[in-house]
Amino acid sequence: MSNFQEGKTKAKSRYLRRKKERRKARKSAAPRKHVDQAREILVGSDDHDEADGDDAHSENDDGEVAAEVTVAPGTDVKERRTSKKEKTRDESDDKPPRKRRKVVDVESIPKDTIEIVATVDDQHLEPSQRQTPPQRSPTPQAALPSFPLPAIPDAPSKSVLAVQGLDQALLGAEVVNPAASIPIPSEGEEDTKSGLSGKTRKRLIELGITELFAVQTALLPFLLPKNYLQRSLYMPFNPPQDVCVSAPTGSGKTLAYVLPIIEILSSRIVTRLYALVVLPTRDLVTQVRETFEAVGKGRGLKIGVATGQHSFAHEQSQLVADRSSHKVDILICTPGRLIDHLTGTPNFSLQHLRFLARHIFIFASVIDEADRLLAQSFQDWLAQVLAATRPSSLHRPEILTPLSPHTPTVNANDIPFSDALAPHFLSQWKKAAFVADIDEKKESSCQKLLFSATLTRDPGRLAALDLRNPKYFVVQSRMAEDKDKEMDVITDRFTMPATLNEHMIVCESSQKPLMLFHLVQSHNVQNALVFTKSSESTTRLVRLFQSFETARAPEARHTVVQAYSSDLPAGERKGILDKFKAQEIDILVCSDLISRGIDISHVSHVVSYDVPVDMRKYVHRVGRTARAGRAGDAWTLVEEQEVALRCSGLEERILINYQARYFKSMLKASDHLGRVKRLRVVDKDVASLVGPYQASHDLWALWLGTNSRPSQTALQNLREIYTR
Ligand SMILES: Nc1ncnc2c1ncn2[C@@H]1O[C@H](COP(=O)(O)OP(=O)(O)OP(=O)(O)O)[C@@H](O)[C@H]1O
Repeated sequence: MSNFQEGKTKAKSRYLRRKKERRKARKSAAPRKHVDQAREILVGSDDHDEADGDDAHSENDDGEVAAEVTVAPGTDVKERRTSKKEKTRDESDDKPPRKRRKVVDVESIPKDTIEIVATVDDQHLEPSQRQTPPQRSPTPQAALPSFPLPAIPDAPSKSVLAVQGLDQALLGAEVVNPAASIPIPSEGEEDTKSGLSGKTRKRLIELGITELFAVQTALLPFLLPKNYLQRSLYMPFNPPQDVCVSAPTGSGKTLAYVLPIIEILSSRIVTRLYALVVLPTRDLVTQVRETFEAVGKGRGLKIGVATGQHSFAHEQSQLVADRSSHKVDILICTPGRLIDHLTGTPNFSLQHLRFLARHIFIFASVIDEADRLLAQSFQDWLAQVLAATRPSSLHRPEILTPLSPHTPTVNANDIPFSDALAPHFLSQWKKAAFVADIDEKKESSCQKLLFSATLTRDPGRLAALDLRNPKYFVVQSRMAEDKDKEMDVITDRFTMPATLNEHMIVCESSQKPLMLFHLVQSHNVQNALVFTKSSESTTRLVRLFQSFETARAPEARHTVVQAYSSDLPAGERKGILDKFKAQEIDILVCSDLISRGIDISHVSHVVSYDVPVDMRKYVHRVGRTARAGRAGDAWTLVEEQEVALRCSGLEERILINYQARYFKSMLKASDHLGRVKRLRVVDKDVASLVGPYQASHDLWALWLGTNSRPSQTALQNLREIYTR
């Protein structure tokens, strides 16, 4: 230090003097005398530039911020100089002296006398993470404004998140109270609400339908407006709005589109293909055709089906008469067969379509096995169907553009009459009058009607439907006071029929058949559908059931159990369904093939023998009961598995219920867990069934050829089953 001070310039002396004065003045003013003393020892009074930074912190040569240390008075501090990067100063240099640093051996300072005010790393931390500096001045707290503590805002509620990015039309959906209904006035009476004609009302009453269900009360006035112009077959300048409906299973969605279609088409003069209903399975096609035929009886409408059950040539002859006319007004079909006709049947045209209805499977995930193969090669069937409802170009081509390379082309000149073309197709007719650019654009009058119990809210999928100004209807009960309760369809909740009771039984996997037998015996499960995960499981369970019945009561009437799966030919399946409807079969064991849309009124129980893979499957399965306001029970058997754990020679057997956890979390995610009650079955409940169950197991093993030493009873039972 002394070396450095020896050759002081005038400026330097002046500077040091002023500095001394400043320090003196401060010392006399500040109560922190001991702190400054310590600083002086630490930093050195001669070369410390206080003008720029005072006592906040000092900066080292690398630009880092050094820790400021306060030391209690009287502390013996060992002084040391840093040798690193120390530079000799040019004595004649006029510039203010560079800051130099003295480093204290902090280790040598007693711990309790040191306070760390700020560390280098602290500078990079978030304010909330920094160490709070000690109070240095006795400034009263109230004098300073207090900063609010940083806080993480509350996460947005599920319903707020759910509406992000949703289609506005879906947000503005009309919510329909499930309890709403309108009585149907008889033919002579005035009808102000439903919009149905006297003839249709008479027919409904003949069928025993005396009131409209909730979904119908909303849909009918919308699709059958009082203004008859809006009921026209062609509305090229004012095309109708598309409709999306989400309503619980068994709530009457089929009639909600069958009735308006019949009403509007009844005014047609020439038969053309005006309505197309696309369904995923043949069984459903048959079911919906029966509804159309029943309601449309006496109205002169021609109804056709295309499912691939008959030869292609036969179907072609049923659909198209000659080059300009169709033989059906309403076609009910599966998607694969529809594409076959679009691409392979001459003059099969969708230009006159007034209604395109799709029930349940907006995004058909279950498709009849026979149709699945076709469907795979026609993934974009909907796009093809929609394209066929519109002319392919605004300009008039010589030849009507084919839909695909396989479509037979039609020479526009061959079309004899302009009325064989829909208004928006007229420009394609060669003999058409002069078409000017100022002509108002004509649009297809096709109105899309989409119905589902599990309507998607996925914007991407909805966009693929190419909906025109869609109107949404959602049938669900809403508690007005529950502000956070958005529409079920938005929050991925599912509305279940109010008359449905749901239960689950958690049991070991080996006990599942026993639990099913217990349900059948003690809860009188009859008229039941039992769902398994595959066709093989279906067959196996039916065999086991039959052997159980034989072992339980060889002489008594057995519960009639039948398998229903896609392995069976279509004709046989229909026969089985008819028998089940006629109550000749008590329990139908089936795969998910039947879970969607099938309407069998007397089904009082649904058992999910294997847990459904997702919530939509669950909704459709349990929805086969409790239909049209009737009561129904749904049971789900949830497996827990026993596993052996070996530890230090000890073996412990524990039950793992991961399936129960999965099932519960699935229900919880849809806000549905509270509705499914757990049924506990104890040993005492099934004691009387264990014997026959064991015997049926022996029998089953015998059947499989794995029982090498069968008992006499098992052999006798097997003989009986075979003879039966
Ligand atoms: N207004 C009504 N009055 C009496 N019964 C009705 C009425 N509307 C429909 N039904 C009956 O209710 C049952 C269920 O109807 P439907 O099959 O249309 O239900 P859904 O809503 O389509 O069910 P899912 O979603 O399972 O296909 C049918 O048996 C049908 O005949």
